Amino acid sequence: MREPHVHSEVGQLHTVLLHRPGAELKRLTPRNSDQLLFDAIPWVDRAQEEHDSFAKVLRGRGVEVLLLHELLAETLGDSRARAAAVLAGVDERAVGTDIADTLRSHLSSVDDEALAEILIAGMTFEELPAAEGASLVRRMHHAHDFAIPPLPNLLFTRDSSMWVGDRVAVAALAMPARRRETALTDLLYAYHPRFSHVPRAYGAHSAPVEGGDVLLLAPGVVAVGVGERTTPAGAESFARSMFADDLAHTVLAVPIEQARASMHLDTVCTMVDRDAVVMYPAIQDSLVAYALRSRDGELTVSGPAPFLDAAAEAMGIDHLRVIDTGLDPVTAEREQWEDGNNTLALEPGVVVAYERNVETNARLEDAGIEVVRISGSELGSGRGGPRCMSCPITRAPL
Ligand SMILES: NC(=O)NCCC[C@H](N)C(=O)O
Repeated sequence: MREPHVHSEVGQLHTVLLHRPGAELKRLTPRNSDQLLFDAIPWVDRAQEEHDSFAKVLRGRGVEVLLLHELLAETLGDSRARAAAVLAGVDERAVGTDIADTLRSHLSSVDDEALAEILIAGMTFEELPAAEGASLVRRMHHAHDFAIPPLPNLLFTRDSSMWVGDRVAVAALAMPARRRETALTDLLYAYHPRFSHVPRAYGAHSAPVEGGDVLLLAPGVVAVGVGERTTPAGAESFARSMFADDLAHTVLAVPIEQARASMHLDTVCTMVDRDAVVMYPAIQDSLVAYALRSRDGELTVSGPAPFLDAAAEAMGIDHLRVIDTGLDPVTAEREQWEDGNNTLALEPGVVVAYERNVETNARLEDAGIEVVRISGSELGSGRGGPRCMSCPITRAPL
């Protein structure tokens, strides 16, 4: 077992955390999918097949794949984790005191695997255990309303935690539909025997920073997208914590459009080689960055400057290459929406990408990048690609 450490986006991938989607996706309906941050209703069996193929591709390249559901069930074997999980799973303000009591005693009585399943897939009012006495809450809620909401976005393990150096940061997630992911991820890193000794970076209860916004451009250089999810306060306090722990010398805060299509920085830009990114062409000339550094313990902010220049300067290279996808604006927009720019590097110059983004993938190959294609027609319905669906835990140093 290799010790966790991640210093870059592209060092050879050794260990990664994925979540195989399950019953939580079966909760999605046309009525709740907007709120649960999905753009379509996935065909769950096919999504699982696609995810299994993704995991197989990674294992085939020698990557150790950890599955969140399994780790969570193992974590719940610790009685402290179990008690915290039961508390975090029940929102008394949402269900009232009586149902909260019923739920807590039910959750405490089921085995570790069943508890993990409920925490991930949620529970509807009709699935609640029977209880004595009158309950307005039970009578007025629809049978299919959620007493414990499901977590379909757990699939996107990139966002709920991120590793920088040998530390893990549990993200403070911005959207209500994802906030409970923080509690589960937090438990996993606090109590799973594999991780309980690991030092933390940043804080799960700080201003919002999501892993999809955090790109480790080079050892010591971190880019943080600021937009729909990560706030300016999140980026600033994340930078302070990076400097305090000596994990970075420069943090680049990168404003991105507050829009669904560009919810995270990694939806428009990911690294494909030591000195190269694939980027949505429409933003290539307009993306800027503020450079944050620490001088004598004081935070300094410079810029904004063009992102590519600021990044190259901080990385100590002449030029950060952008793979020229040369796409017409309509194709570029279509493939960006389908996560064409959201690649996962297996090593420098080798990336996993959705097969459907035919044009972007062809341009990457023209530029000498090896593209390992996976299908994601169902997985992509939550708007996330290979990078969003993976949280690297160990990468080889560059
Ligand atoms: N890093 C990413 O871009 N993750 C994709 C997250 C998709 C999820 N449905 C969300 O809206 O948060």
